[in-house]
Amino acid sequence: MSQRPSTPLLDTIQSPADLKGLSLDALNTLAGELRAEMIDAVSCTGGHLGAGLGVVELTVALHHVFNTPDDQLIWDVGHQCYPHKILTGRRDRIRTLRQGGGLSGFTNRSESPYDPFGAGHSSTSISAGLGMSVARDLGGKDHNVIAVIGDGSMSAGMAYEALNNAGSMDSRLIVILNDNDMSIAPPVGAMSNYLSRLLSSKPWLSVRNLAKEVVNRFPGPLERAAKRVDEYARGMVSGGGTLFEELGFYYVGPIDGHRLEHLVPVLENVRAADADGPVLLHVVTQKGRGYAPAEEAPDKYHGVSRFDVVTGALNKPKSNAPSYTGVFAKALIAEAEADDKVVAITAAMPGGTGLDKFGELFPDRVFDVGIAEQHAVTFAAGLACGGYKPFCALYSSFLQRGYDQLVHDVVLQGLPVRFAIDRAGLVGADGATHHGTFDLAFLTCLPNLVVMSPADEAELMHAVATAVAHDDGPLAFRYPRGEGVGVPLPEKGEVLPIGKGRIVREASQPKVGIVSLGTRLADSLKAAEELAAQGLPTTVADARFAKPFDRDMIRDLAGKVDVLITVEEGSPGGFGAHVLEFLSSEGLLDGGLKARTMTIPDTFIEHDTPANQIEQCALTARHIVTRARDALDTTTTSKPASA
Ligand SMILES: Cc1ncc(C[n+]2csc(CCOP(=O)(O)OP(=O)(O)O)c2C)c(N)n1
Ligand SMILES: CC(=O)[C@@H](O)[C@H](O)COP(=O)(O)O
Ligand SMILES: [Mg+2]
Repeated sequence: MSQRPSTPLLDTIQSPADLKGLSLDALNTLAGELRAEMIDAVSCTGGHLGAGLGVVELTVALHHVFNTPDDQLIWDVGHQCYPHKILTGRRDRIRTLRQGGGLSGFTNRSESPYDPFGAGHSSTSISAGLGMSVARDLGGKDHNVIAVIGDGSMSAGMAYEALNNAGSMDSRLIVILNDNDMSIAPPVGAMSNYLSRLLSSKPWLSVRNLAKEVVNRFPGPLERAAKRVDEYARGMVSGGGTLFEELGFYYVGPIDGHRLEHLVPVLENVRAADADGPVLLHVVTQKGRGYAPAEEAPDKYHGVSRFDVVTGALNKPKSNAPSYTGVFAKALIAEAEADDKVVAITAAMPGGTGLDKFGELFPDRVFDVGIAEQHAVTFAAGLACGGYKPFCALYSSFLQRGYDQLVHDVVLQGLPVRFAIDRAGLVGADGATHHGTFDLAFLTCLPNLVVMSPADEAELMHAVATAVAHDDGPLAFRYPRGEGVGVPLPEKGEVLPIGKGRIVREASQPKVGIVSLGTRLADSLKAAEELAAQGLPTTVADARFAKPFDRDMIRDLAGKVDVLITVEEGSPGGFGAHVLEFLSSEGLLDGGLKARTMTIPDTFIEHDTPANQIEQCALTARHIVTRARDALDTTTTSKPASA
């Protein structure tokens, strides 16, 4: 156990109001203590480390200068909000971060009035902030709205849509661009290159010229009009300014985001300025600031397990089985070695999707498009049009953002894009914003899309091979976060027949049939053993495909059992719903068969360990046994002897 850091000044802070009267020296001391407290807390809980460390001074300055929560402060993504949580009355629970029943790892409206907008997915802050500032104007109020967005998050379409809208409006919105020249991985794209050029071409604002600069930026209404006329006369209005100025923002910066003597006066000026349009303050920070291991390896320390503060060593739980992500990457590499048409796309998650490994071997065949899931999907569609075999590797919850593109640009046109959907199902500590629980529902309703859900890591290899071979339309396969079950892996994946399931445990004269989709198979098999021990012979099928599913197999099983149960780690409206529809439309329920679907319940599941989440969703082997027994106990009509 590490010794808690000494934090005498932080101990006196109950709310941001306590920061108001503090001198710059005191604010600097406070920032040091806040940083130590955050490092210690995350070392106990795990979570997002580097981003929060980079905004310690900015957080202190914002709460010192602005009047939160009346002034609305929005953190994009929300993964950098731990220092904000500590200063806004949640310090006593900071060591419950991301634990069951504890604080969320992101901003959350239901958690605190200091979190005016919930997040988890990136690039929403400018849109939300603009909505809030327009609502303020419409309501005749005059508080400030501040959106803090990172350079990585600035690559997403939503951010540009919001800049485009905000720049043409007169609503006073303060956007702080927190530029640490990092996304999770090094940032990519022309915007990132532009920001680097901007930083190298513009002198940093010094303390002496800060106030002058800001006053120049925000002249009073008359001076403003005169300045505008003058600028037009001199042809300055188009060309010459930063991209943000061209888009209608007042641009201020760049300033050093770790120097409170810079941040405080410039924020005070921005707050006091008489500007009736959006302002963009460009703040330069360092991800992982103040903790050597995180400064040296900002990608590795973006999100961490529990760790030793002194050495920085991460306490990763040991596992004998490989991760699904790792198996996917290996399988795709093997396929790509044999087929030079295989290419891969990631939206700013090269490490998280395993495509970093693919890129080491095939640098010209991997594309990191930045945080831009919508673009990733349509870009893949274009590659498919050009005869390539694109694997679009996205986290399930981030694919939600590319849904129209998936429907309209890929599936409707029958293009052979392969969706490798990682983090499907429950993801644990990231919680409700990051679960991949809706994909089965939103994918299986689409005509002609093949949807696979491998039951273990060997099946995932087969899914990859099947996807490579499936060239006549779109295909998706989903797999969870974390480690596989430890089954032996084949040398190479097998191409599976589309739409065919498999019986993995066959009982003679079964009473119960379990049709498992995906990685609930291991628990389904355990449940079957238990049911058999209780005198209820049970057959277990692995559906393999959610769409098209194996109708013959299910029809056959339905004809043999008293109770048919589908099990999946997905929301209602997915695989089980389609099976039920099939059973009823084929009249297979008319003879007394009891059908039950086991899904994640129709509610958002909060952060916790994956095991607790599965328990909460009643999807363990024990729950499957109970479900089967309950259904049998209410069976009134027995199956005709001929069935
Ligand atoms: C829509 C979406 N795609 C991907 C992610 C995963 N993600 C979380 S933080 C992050 C990097 C954000 O970089 P930046 O905004 O610069 O913040 P920093 O971590 O550098 O402070 C990414 C890719 C996400 N949260 N939301
Ligand atoms: C904030 C964010 O969206 C990512 O950092 C995410 O938490 C990563 O999740 P994994 O740990 O599953 O890669
Ligand atoms: Mg960044």
